[in-house]
Amino acid sequence: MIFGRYPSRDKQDKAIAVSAKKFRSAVGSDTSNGLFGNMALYSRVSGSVGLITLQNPPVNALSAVVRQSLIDLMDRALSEPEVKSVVICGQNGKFCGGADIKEFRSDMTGPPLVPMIDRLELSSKPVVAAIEGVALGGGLELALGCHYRVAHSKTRLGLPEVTLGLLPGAGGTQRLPRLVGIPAALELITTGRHVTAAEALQLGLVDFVTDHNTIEAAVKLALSVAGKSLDSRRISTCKCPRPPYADALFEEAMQRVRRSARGAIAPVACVQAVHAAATLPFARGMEQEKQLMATLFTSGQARALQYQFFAQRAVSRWSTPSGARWDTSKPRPVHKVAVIGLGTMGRGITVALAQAGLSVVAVETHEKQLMEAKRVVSGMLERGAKRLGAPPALDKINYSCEIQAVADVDLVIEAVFEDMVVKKTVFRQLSAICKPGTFLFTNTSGLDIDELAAQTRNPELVVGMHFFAPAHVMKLLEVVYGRRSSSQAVATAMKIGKNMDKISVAVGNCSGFVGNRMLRPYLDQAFFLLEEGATPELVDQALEEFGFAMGVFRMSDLSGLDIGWKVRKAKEMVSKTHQDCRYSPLGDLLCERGRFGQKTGRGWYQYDKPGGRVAKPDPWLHSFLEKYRAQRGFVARRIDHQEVLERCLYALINEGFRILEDRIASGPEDIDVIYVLGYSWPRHRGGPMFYAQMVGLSRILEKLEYYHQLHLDIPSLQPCSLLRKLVANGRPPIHKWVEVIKNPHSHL
Ligand SMILES: CCCCCCCC(=O)CC(=O)SCCNC(=O)CCNC(=O)[C@H](O)C(C)(C)COP(=O)(O)OP(=O)(O)OC[C@H]1O[C@@H](n2cnc3c(N)ncnc32)[C@H](O)[C@@H]1OP(=O)(O)O
Ligand SMILES: NC(=O)C1=CN([C@@H]2O[C@H](COP(=O)(O)OP(=O)(O)OC[C@H]3O[C@@H](n4cnc5c(N)ncnc54)[C@H](O)[C@@H]3O)[C@@H](O)[C@H]2O)C=CC1
Repeated sequence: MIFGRYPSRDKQDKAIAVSAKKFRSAVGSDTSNGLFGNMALYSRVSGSVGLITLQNPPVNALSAVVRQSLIDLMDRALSEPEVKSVVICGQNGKFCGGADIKEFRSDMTGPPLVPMIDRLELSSKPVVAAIEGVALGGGLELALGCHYRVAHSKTRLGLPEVTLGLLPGAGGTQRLPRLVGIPAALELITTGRHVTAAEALQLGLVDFVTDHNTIEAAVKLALSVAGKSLDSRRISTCKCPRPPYADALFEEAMQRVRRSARGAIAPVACVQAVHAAATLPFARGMEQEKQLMATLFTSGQARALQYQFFAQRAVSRWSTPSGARWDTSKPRPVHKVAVIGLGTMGRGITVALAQAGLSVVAVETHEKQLMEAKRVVSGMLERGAKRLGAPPALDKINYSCEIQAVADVDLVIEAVFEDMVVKKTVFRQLSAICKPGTFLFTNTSGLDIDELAAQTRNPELVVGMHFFAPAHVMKLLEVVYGRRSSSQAVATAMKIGKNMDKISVAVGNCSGFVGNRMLRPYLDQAFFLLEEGATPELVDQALEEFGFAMGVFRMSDLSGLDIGWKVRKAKEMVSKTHQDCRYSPLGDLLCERGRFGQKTGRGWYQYDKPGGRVAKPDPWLHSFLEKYRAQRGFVARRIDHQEVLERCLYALINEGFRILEDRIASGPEDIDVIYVLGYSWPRHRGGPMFYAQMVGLSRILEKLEYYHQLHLDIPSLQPCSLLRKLVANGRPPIHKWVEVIKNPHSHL
């Protein structure tokens, strides 16, 4: 056992012995009606320790029944004269994942958390939290109400409520600063970051850390503190340590969250709540916490963030229109993987695979590229290992210029140029070289998976595995099943994604899949707006104020205009005459002038040098746009932010409805997870489809109809028939859309 420092405390508290009866009446509980089942277990250990075990799998969330059971069992422990101290732990090695988030969607019933924790703290018998696995949100707040905290060394602790659009509303904003100080509390509460047990010990958040049996350690502690004064152990009675530079600290924290929150309200409320802890007595601070929480709790942002939380978990329960499903498809074990092509993506994929513990054969065409890739991959692995404090997985990778080196791998991920001819050649080679049964996956960002599968002897083994750059960092993976992909191949891709700590979304095969397909109409609208009178600055500002990390033009400069140009040239969009359908050549014209974005120091903006990062408005671009408009008969008009948002976002959403209608995505959650994790859609807006629901489907339909009438040559503005059906069906809530998709005549 490692002994931690005890935080200093004021000895001013008035310990109040709470009888069992008082405890029960204080939280307003009444178990006599037998409404509540038992979701916590009571036992007596070592003669005088009452052990309460939370039992609510999978994470022992504090549901109404758990809260009630906890109150009942505390009552019991307080009423038994033999019991001198209490230990609270969680079943199955998990202390507690916090309040039950599912309950937030309905009217909250059962005893509230705040008085329950307050009274726990006031208990006359010492209460020790035995923390294993996780202590998050309300779970950590419960532990903060205990008098001692013992944690297993592998535990993660944190107050992640801000990520759900909330603040730690069960006293967390008031107790944590009192225990660990304002700077640490501000950081933990505004970011929701989890800390390890070691860091928790250093902060004073836990009293002891053990590598052994946590409950045994907690019981031992409980025995040793029985009968001792609890005066200094009740956090609510401590004074919040206030450093002399506190005002500057809060000012700086507020500026930081406003900058990074991109319009999210919860981080701001978190700073305000911690400020209350620093300036007000506990009871008044709690009042402030309650008020701030009340505003957040009913906000659209909280709904959006909680929807996104569940959506990210729901996508793992994938299904395909052909009936393949996550629960009936078994992945095949994979030990050795090959990556073909070690450019931008192949390098990141190699790193992600090696970090997941897989053996990798990394293949390039020429020695020079291979050595350069090896140097970069090794650097990435070393930096990652340094961050994690683990050895770099350098020995997991074998480099080769020979494609024959992949003969014995279980799975290949192809990441060569986005060129169908090159990719087809590679797939034919792989099909000939690899051992039978080898999965052949491609990282194409939008080419036809079926066309590639057709090059192989076993098309059922071919699946798209679309990573996002940088591949070792980005959480998202689109797993693209083709017409003939087997359910085992899809299940294996999903499993490999999980092993790499990605969130994988299974989607159907079409040009651009889900993410890039929806991006097309969004980008088109941005170009059209420039033609009609907007500037890149105006469009970007509207999108950034909406919450995107970067507007479309700043993003285009960052990723390089030449990438899209190459794709458009390959699709012959650049050379084609576009008669019925509007096409803006603005991006092509910039590329023809060598303006590829940041890499050339010029794009939609200007930069001080090639590779420069600070975008400045470019007078050349403005006069170029003026000449362009004059030559092509566009009359510049005033465009406001609202039009930018409606044109760009509603066109993207409309494509999302088409994707649902085509069954390329199996539900709106899939699209929303892809957009939040892969395209920096502001998380507090839930995702494009959730946002559509928030705006109102009728309004989206009405606006699309309006803009389509004005621009009949832009087919992407024509409202999708699914959107019309949903409106005709009485605008059902988002979780019921799938019923309308599956049964278009449904009246729900
Ligand atoms: C005015 C009203 C006043 C109200 C006062 C409220 C005061 C508060 O302070 C509010 C809170 O506590 S909010 C909750 C804070 N806790 C969290 O954010 C932790 C969320 N969970 C996790 O991070 C991971 O699940 C975790 C790290 C725990 C486990 O990760 P795993 O990767 O092992 O497992 P997952 O796949 O994430 O989860 C397994 C299943 O459990 C569900 N779940 C997780 N946490 C939950 C929670 N807190 N409540 C309800 N369900 C929860 C999760 O959804 C998943 O189930 P499925 O969705 O069916 O797959
Ligand atoms: N760059 C990005 O942001 C993203 C790219 N992708 C896709 O990933 C794939 C690769 O893209 P990047 O890495 O950006 O391209 P890149 O041009 O940076 O790298 C491609 C690499 O493949 C190598 N290569 C070409 N033919 C080969 C062969 N026959 N055998 C072995 N190596 C070969 C090239 O030498 C080059 O190093 C493309 O399909 C692209 O659409 C997908 C998601 C994002």
